[in-house]
Amino acid sequence: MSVRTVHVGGPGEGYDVHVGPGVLDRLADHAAPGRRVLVVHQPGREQLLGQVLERLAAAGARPVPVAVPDAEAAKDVRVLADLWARLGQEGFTRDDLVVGLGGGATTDLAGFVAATWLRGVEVVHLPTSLLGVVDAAVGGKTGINTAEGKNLVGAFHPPAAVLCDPAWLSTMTRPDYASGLAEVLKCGFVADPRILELVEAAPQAALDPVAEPALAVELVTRSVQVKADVVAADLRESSLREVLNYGHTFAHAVEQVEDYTWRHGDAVAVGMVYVAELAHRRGLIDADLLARHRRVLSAVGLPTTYGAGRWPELRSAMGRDKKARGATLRFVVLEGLARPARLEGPGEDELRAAYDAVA
Ligand SMILES: NC(=O)c1ccc[n+]([C@@H]2O[C@H](COP(=O)([O-])OP(=O)(O)OC[C@H]3O[C@@H](n4cnc5c(N)ncnc54)[C@H](O)[C@@H]3O)[C@@H](O)[C@H]2O)c1
Ligand SMILES: O=C(O)C(=O)C[C@@H](O)[C@H](O)[C@H](O)COP(=O)(O)O
Ligand SMILES: [Zn+2]
Repeated sequence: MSVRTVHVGGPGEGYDVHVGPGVLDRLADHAAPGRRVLVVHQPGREQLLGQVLERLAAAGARPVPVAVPDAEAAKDVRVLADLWARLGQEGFTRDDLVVGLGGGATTDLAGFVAATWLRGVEVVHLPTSLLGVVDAAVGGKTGINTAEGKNLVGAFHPPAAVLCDPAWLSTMTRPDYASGLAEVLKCGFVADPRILELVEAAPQAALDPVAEPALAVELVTRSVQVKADVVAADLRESSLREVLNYGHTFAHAVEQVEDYTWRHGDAVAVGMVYVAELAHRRGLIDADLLARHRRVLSAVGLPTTYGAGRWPELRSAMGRDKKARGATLRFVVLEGLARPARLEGPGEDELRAAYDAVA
């Protein structure tokens, strides 16, 4: 298997996402002698952490490894404050580096600490989850949660590079891998229908990166390409970038209401069915495209329903979505396959009817 590289354009020269065996060797490009490197790592990734520290030390850099809590517990202001304290104690200056090693929660946190330390130091991401490599580590959105909602504090801070060896994904649990497939399928619905065809043709293969490495890399690079094309044109989400938020208005509300016990991709799966219902009820998409959402998501074991009885809490959380303007909710919907559009200010009855259809 060869290394596949997707270039992400943007401010300055942009950066590369390298996916393939042996890509960790490229970390040396960012490890000048004497450079301090804060390695923000997720618990459970110790074997890779050892290799990272070895590579950095061999290049003469000065690694400072810091473990953070697993999953969403990492995206907390107290964890962030501990990292800031450590950077201060270790004397990190503007030419030093942060490395994010783990799933999307860890790279979101690592990216944000890099964005805020001395108003911005370089960050390199080493995503170890499918969701991380296809989405979270790419594109420069970084941030943490607050008690009031998901990702409410953050910054746009693109990485200097993203490196992922597909072998790192081999230890993922099936449900975590499926959660990443939700973002892969999102890219299929909003921009690249070939992704949907590949998963529909072989859903079990799409869930198994060990048995089907070529399919895994094809799905990863197609998804990264979708994201790269969008963020190169609109890093700061002035308009186009919102398409990457397909399904997320409802998804983030579910995550918050469920106190982050739901996987992000699981929530996105239900969220995509929710907006497909909204779009269908408005006559924007036909029954076939609506059914295709449920079919392909279910085929890889993702949820397409969410328990009844939580509407008031969900509705209130959706009001804090970043796409909202004042009291007006704005949804990314489809008006056909790979034809994203906006649905602004739907009525309360429409919002509720779509909820009833997924409940
Ligand atoms: N910044 C962005 O553009 C962006 C995009 C999408 C999602 N996100 C964020 O990313 C997060 C979701 O990412 P995620 O699903 O990677 O979450 P995560 O980091 O919580 O990882 C999910 C689980 O997978 C485990 N894991 C990670 N790598 C593993 C490996 N190699 N082997 C075994 N287990 C492994 C983790 O320990 C964790 O328990 C959310 O916080 C979401 O908001 C950000
Ligand atoms: O990169 C983007 O833009 C996205 O919206 C990708 C999403 O998959 C991701 O979950 C993102 O973190 C959501 O951003 P938010 O601005 O709604 O918090
Ligand atoms: Zn997402």
